Amino acid sequence: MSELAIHVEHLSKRYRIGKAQKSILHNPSPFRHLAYSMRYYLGAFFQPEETLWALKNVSFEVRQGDVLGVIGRNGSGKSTLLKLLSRVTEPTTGRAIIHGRVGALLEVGTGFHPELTGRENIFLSGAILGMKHAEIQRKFDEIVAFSGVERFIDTPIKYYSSGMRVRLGFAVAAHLEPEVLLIDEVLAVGDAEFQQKCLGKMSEVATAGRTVLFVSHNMAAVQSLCNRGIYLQKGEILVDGTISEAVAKYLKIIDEISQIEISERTDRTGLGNVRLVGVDITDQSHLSALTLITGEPAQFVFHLSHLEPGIKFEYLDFTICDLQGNPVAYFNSIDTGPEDNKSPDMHDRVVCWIDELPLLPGRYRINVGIKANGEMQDHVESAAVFNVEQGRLRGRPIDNRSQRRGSVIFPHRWILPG
Ligand SMILES: Nc1ncnc2c1ncn2[C@@H]1O[C@H](COP(=O)(O)OP(=O)(O)OP(=O)(O)O)[C@@H](O)[C@H]1O
Repeated sequence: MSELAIHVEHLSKRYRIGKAQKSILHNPSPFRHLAYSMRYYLGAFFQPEETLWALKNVSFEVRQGDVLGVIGRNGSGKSTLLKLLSRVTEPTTGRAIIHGRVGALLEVGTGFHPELTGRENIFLSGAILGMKHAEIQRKFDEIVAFSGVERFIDTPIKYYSSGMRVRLGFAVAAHLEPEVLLIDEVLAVGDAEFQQKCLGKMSEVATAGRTVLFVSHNMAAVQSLCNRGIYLQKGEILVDGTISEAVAKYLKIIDEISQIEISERTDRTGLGNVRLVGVDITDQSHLSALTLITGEPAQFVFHLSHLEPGIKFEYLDFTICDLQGNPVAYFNSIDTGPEDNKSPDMHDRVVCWIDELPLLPGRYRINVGIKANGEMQDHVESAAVFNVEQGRLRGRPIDNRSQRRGSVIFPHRWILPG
C-alpha cells in the first residue's frame, strides 16, 4: 500500500461573522453616527459574538497518488478545507499533516504579490516551495507557455485580469513539481481549451504518482479525473469513498433541493428586489408536466415577485445543464428576435417558448438569473429539474442514445449514396 500523503485529524474552523449592522448603518437619523460609535465601543460587551463553523471535526486520509475530488454545495466548506491544508489559514481545532511539497491554486490571486510582475511571482512562488533559482529557471519557459501570458510576464500582477491570474496561478502550482497539488475550482474561469489543458495537466501530475485534491462543481470533470471523493455538507463529511459514491450523493441532494418551493429557497444570490418565485415547465398541453418530449413544443414559465414601479427589468437568463452539471444550452431574454413579444400585462412572468425541443432523452436541470436596475437580483442554481422522453424531431426518430454522444440533436438533412 502506498504512503500517506495527507492526514487530517478532527479539523475544524470557526469564523467570526459580523452581526448585521444594517439597522444602524441604514438609519437616516442624525443620531446615526452616535449610535454607530456606541455600538462600536460597547458592542464587545453587549453583543453576543456570532460564529460559524465552516468546517466541523473533519478527519480523512489521502494516500500518495490518490486524486481526491472534494465536492459539496456552495458554502459547504470546500475552500476552507483547502485553505487549511495549504496553511493560508489556521485551524480552530484539529490538525492536518501533509507529507511533501504543496502547490496550491486557491481563490483567484491568492499566493501572488500584486505589485510584483508575473516573472517575479513565479520565482517567489518557487522560492516559497523551497526550490533553487536554477530549478525554477528550468521550469520557467514551460510555466509561461502553459499560462499563455507571455506578453504580460513583465507586467505587475495587479494589472492582470482574473482569467490571466488563474492561468498563471495554475501553471505555477502544477509545474513547480509539488508532491501534493491543491486546486480550487479552476474550471469556473477560463475558456474550454484552457480547462481541458488544466485537466490534462492534473491527470499528468497524478499519473506521476503525486497527490491531487481537486475542488469542483463540475461532476463530469471530477468523475473523469478523481479516484476518490469526499462530499461535504455544512462543514461535515457525509461521504468519504469512491468518486462515484460522492458524486451520486451530490446529484441526489441537488435533485432533492430542486423539489423545494423556489420561494422558500435560501441558497440564492443577488440583491433580491426581484425574485424568482416559481418555474413551470410544460409541454403543449400547458399543464405543468416536468416531462418534455424531444421534438415537441416546450414552455418555460418563470414567475417573478411583482415588479414594483421603479424597478427596470433587464433580462432573465437560464442555463439548461445535464445532471453532471455540464451546460447544454443557454437562453437570455436580452437576445430578442422578430418572433419575440412584449406584453404590458406581464408584471410577474417571463415565458420562453421552444417550438421543437432539440434535447435528447435524459434528465436536466436549470439555473436561473434575473437582472434589473443594473444589478443581478436573483440567481438560483437547480431551480427546477425536468425529464425529456423519446420523441421525433421533424419526423426523425430519436432513440435513447447515451449522453456521451452529447445532449442536443440539431435539425439536419443527409445526402446519402443512392
Ligand atoms: N473569512 C471568512 N469569514 C467568515 N465566514 C467565512 C469566511 N470564509 C468562509 N466563510 C464561511 O464559511 C462557510 C464555508 O465557506 P467555503 O468558502 O469554505 O465554502 P465552499 O464549499 O468553498 O463554497 P463555494 O462552493 O461557494 O466556493 C460559508 O458559510 C462561508 O460564508
